[in-house]
Order: sequence, then C-alpha cells, then structure tokens
Amino acid sequence: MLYLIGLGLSYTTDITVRGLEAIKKCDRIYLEHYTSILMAASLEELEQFYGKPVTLADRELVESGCEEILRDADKQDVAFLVVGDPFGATTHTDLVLRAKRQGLPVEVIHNASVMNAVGSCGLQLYTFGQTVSMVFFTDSWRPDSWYNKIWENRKIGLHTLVLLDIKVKEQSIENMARGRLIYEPPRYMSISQCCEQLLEIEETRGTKAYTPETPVVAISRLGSATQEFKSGTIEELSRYDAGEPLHSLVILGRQCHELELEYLLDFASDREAFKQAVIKDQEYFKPAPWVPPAEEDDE
Ligand SMILES: C[S@@+](CC[C@H](N)C(=O)[O-])C[C@H]1O[C@@H](n2cnc3c(N)ncnc32)[C@H](O)[C@@H]1O
Repeated sequence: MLYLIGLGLSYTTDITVRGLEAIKKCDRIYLEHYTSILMAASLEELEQFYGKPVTLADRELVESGCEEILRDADKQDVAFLVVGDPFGATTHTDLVLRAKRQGLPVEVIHNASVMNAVGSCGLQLYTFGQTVSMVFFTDSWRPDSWYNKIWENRKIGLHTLVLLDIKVKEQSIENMARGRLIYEPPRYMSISQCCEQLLEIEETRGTKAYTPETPVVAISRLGSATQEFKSGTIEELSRYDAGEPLHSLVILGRQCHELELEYLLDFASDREAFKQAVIKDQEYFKPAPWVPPAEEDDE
C-alpha cells in the first residue's frame, strides 16, 4: 500500500492517530521536502517520534525518481509524508496517478493545510477565489501569470490566497553548468518581497487588478506557537518584517463582510486607516447598480 499522509502544519504531534498508525506499519517512509517544511520539528525529531528512519524526498526523487518510492508498494507498506495535507500542493496528484496506473493500492490520510487553516485570519474560506503562487523573480525571469488570476478573483469580489516560493536544494547556475552537486542554502520568500513583486507587476501592467492601497493580510507561521497576522495595505506590508518563515498573503476581495473586517482590524497597526482602505477598496470592480427594466406601455 502507498500511504500519502498529511503531517499538519507545525508540530510532530500534529499527525492524526490514523496517520501515525499507518506509519508504524510501513517498511519505508519518505518525507516530501520541497513544497513545505514542518516548522517545529527536525528530521531527527520525526524519526525519534515514529521510531523509524525517514528518507528526505527532494523534487528530483519525487518527480523523476518516483519509481523508487513506488517500488514494491504492492507487497510492502510505503509512507509518503507531506507537510500540511497531501493535496494542499498541486504536485502530488501525479504520484497517485502513477501508482494507480501500476495497479498499486493507495490510501490518503488527510490533515490540516494552509488552504483551510488560513481561515484563522478571520476571512471566510467560502469567499476565496483561485489560489496563486508567487515565485522568486530573477534578473531575467519575472513570471506574472498569477496577475490575471488575482484580477479575476477581485473582479467578482473574492479574496486571493498567495502562496510564497520556497527554494530548497537549488543549485546556482554556475554549479549546475559545471555539474557540481553543490546546493544553495534554503530560501523562503518573505511577505515584504511578495508585496514588492506585486507592486512591480502592477506598475508594469497598469491595469489595476489591485493598487498599492489594496488591503492585504500577512499570515506567518500558521499553526505554530509563533503564528502571527498583520493587516495593512500592500504598500505598508512591503516594509513589514514578518520574521521566520513560512509566510502567506491574502489579498482582500470586495466581498469583505463586517465580521471579517472586525477580525482583521485587531491585526492592523492603524485600525481606522485600515478600515478606510477596505471601504475604499470595496468600490473597485463594484457592479453597476441594478436598474429595473422600463415598463412596457400597453396603450
Ligand atoms: C506549496 S504550499 C504547500 C502546502 C502544504 N502541502 C499544505 O497543505 O499546507 C507551500 C506554501 O504554503 C504556504 N504555507 C504552508 N504552510 C504555511 C504556514 N504554516 N504558515 C504560512 N504559510 C504557509 C507558504 O507560502 C509555503 O511556501
């Protein structure tokens, strides 16, 4: 059996009882190690908690070498551990499809994900639109396909969850060119960098999917002991130091209910200024008021 097991957001003990029971009977255990990190636990602590060795699975192993993960999963039990929920990242459906095509039995054991725990910032999960990913810009690569998705969400009043890039086990261009297996230290995008990239692309596009005054909420280390929220405008949060990773950002949509606003005000440095920014932003993309059709004149 191939088990895909969600580890939850932060602690070793965030795993579900069913997930832990499955791990206990597994012959091999892999920990997916490139889409997220378990903030409050090291690999050694996990191994100690499970009483079993755990192999770190980087992108290369999961995407190109997944046959190793799937090996003998018809005769043995193999666990593939994912921080958050196994389907909280787009990548793991591929592993399940491959296993199914090979006739291997698969069981998924879910857990909390950033995709639902984000609700603890006070915004209703029901009024979120498409989630987008913000990648690190380089001198020659500044992808902005997320911009249209934010625009689409905001046009119909929905909030946008922005997930921020993580670079683990990346090679520099020089080391790659020289075939040297030397890896750069891990990098995690910060709230301020994400806001700077948002502002840069809005300035280039100029089509006002959002503005520097658009209200946003920074979400840091969700589910950990140091979890933090900060509400402000994009411009303000481009100067905000959110501390240790992991970070995510929510861009507000027009459909911000008064209870949502009340919750967010507690996270603002200047409550009144944030309230005014939300009120002003609600005018963006506001549909024209409904006008009743003119009555037909029977005579
Ligand atoms: C590709 S997603 C993987 C999501 C994970 N599988 C899950 O279900 O939660 C990784 C990104 O989600 C966001 N993220 C994940 N966990 C987070 C947390 N605890 N606090 C804030 N952001 C988080 C960060 O932006 C991170 O770079």
